[in-house]
Amino acid sequence: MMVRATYHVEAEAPLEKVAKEIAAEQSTGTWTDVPAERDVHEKLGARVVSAKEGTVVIDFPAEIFEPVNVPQILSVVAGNLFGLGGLKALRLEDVDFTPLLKHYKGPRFGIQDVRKYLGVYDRPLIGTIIKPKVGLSPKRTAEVAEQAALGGLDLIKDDETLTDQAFCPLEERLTAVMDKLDKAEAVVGKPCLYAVNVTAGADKIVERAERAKELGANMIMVDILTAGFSAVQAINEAGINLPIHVHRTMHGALTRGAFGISMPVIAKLTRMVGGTNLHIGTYSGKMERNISDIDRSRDILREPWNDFKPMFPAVSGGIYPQLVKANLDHYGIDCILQAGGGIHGHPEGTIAGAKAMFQAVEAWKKQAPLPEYAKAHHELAVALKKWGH
Ligand SMILES: O=C(O)[C@@](O)(COP(=O)(O)O)[C@H](O)[C@H](O)COP(=O)(O)O
Ligand SMILES: [Mg+2]
Repeated sequence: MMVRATYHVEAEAPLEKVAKEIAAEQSTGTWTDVPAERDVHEKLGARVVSAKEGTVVIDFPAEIFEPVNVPQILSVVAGNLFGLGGLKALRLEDVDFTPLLKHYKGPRFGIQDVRKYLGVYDRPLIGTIIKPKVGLSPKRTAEVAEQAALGGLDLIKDDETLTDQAFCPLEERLTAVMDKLDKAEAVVGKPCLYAVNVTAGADKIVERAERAKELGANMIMVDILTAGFSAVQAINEAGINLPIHVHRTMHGALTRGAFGISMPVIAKLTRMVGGTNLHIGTYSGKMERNISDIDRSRDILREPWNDFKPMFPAVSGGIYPQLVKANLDHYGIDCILQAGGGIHGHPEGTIAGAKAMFQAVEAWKKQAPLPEYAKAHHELAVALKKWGH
């Protein structure tokens, strides 16, 4: 069985020649022939399937991989090749992991599990990010979270840079937030998820996730590219049994340039190691976008694949009520609309900001033009006045 990798390649030399160099470098070869290589090439040598019009397809024998070792898998399909001379561009566009999938369990919690926990079935989830992203005390963080939950939101997450800093210790923050969410649930009649960011070094991350579980967390968050895919895998293998919100901070260094790894590949690996939600970009928002990569990543997270549970795409980055339609027209309801500034920046505060997002979703469901719908919905009208339409 072969693991097939597809690359976009631009080089000075003929593509066929460059493809052979990449296949050699990433399997059993190097820049010159080594006699002993002939003995292992037959079994482990990568083969160039095709090299034309900037696309290089290479088959790697499944035996070259340690199946459950994502760091090793990446070292093969996305390792030294990026450093080879004479290249103008090299991007790993796709990998067919089929021969390795039997070694992965995928998400422990998928779209339906999260919907069941929240009791929300007929609309997108609406979430927020604690803002300002860092600097608040545990007490202030919990107050912001309480407002968000009283606004009816489904998910509150720490920001990607907030972990266990001295100004906001994780355990104190988590306990304070969960206490406020319990109180808010009594008022609004539905639970709210809090994705506490347990991102830490390899020596600590599983222990930190276990501690979060002990303290009553109902979701955890991991910055998968800075912590590593295997961190999410280890948390799931440890049986902590919590849904995992996956942030992709640092992705731009990989996904945006001439040299890198596409977001669809990152989405596949995230579903394999067991994320529940993953940031994959917006069709309209503050971040740069590659529409075809968002389309592919969206489908990779949600469509049937190896009996893995489907994941929620997190639609985040400069989201506010006016951008709801532009995103839901492409995502439909199986996504999480996440707004930080777009909720906490509402002139009348977090609860009003949350309500304005709900009103924008209702308008989308009713296909009502936003300015029209705002005439009967105050919070939305205020948002339109502040951020324009
Ligand atoms: O820090 C931020 O910018 C956010 O919290 C959004 O805040 P706002 O809602 O205030 O913009 C998220 O980290 C980005 O969405 C990440 O980008 P992506 O989702 O593209 O990975
Ligand atoms: Mg953020």
